[in-house]
Amino acid sequence: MSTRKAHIALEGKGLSLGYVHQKQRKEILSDLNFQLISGELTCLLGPNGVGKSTLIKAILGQITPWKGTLSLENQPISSFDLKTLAKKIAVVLTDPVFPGNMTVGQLVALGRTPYTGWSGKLSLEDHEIVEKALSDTKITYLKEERLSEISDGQRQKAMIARALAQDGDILILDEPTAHLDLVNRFEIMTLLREIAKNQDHAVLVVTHDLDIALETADRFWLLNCGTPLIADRPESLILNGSINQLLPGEKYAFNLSRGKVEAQLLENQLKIKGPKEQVFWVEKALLKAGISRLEHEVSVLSEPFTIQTEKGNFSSLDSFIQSLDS
Ligand SMILES: Nc1ncnc2c1ncn2[C@@H]1O[C@H](COP(=O)(O)OP(=O)(O)OP(=O)(O)O)[C@@H](O)[C@H]1O
Repeated sequence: MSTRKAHIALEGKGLSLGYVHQKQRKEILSDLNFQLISGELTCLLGPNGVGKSTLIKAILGQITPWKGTLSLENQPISSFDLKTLAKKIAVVLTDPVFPGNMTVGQLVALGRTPYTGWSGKLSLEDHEIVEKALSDTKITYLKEERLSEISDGQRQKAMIARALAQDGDILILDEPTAHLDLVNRFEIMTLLREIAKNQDHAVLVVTHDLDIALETADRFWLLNCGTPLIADRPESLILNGSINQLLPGEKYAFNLSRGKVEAQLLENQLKIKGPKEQVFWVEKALLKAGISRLEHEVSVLSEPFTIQTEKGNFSSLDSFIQSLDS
């Protein structure tokens, strides 16, 4: 267990955020309260357009809150100049644009810009920090590779290494797992978790990847239209049902026992007997095929897989579902 004491790295109180467009004020988020804690991986989740990027812009000083306070180390964020802010908060945005012929090593070295200035001349200490960032993200072997010649997952790790080289206490990432395959999505989120734990950073990740966020995050921030931001452990949000705020309407709900979002079977008229797991997957296939009602009870056997029905036995879901159509 860590002996380091967690502290509030960033705090928002009564924040109201919005844009002015053609002299019209458009409020996006109001009365927002949150605390970003060091040593934790926090995931910010919410539907498209709710204002996640707007909140990130405010944290980065790109837009000024209309109301409320945003503070870093207990001081208003507006009291920090941009260079100091860049040493404290490192950001990885969704679609970064860097020249393809830049090497991974050069990209990571860019993280030292707030310290070196635009001359980019690295001191011995800067070189050591770059090497450590490459090694912490497990991409030292890619140092001389060009960005255009590595995979999306490797490029994302290089972007995280660049942010680490910035050596701030806070790391903010906007959808770092977008475009990645399942294994890379897990790897990136696990890496971010390790960074939060091992380096005592406060890591905030904007994501739509609920499954992986559930596996890795210490805390969720749920944003929804017209309701206050809810911050808690993911497990608490599941247990008290708040997680369903992400799924308005009755069509989908979080299945407590399976730990994932599923289409709701509002009224189960599928009469299926058999082992729980087998029944679950047969039900799922039937619902996907638009079948929510069976005339007669059926039984599922697991070894060998068989569906026993009035019309006979079926050894595959395909043949069973076809028999229902005929
Ligand atoms: N520069 C801008 N000027 C005016 N309105 C804006 C501006 N940027 C964003 N908005 C509006 O603010 C709202 C929130 O947008 P934002 O990008 O913060 O949402 P989001 O939660 O990050 O969405 P997504 O999950 O799709 O990335 C949207 O209605 C959007 O149209």
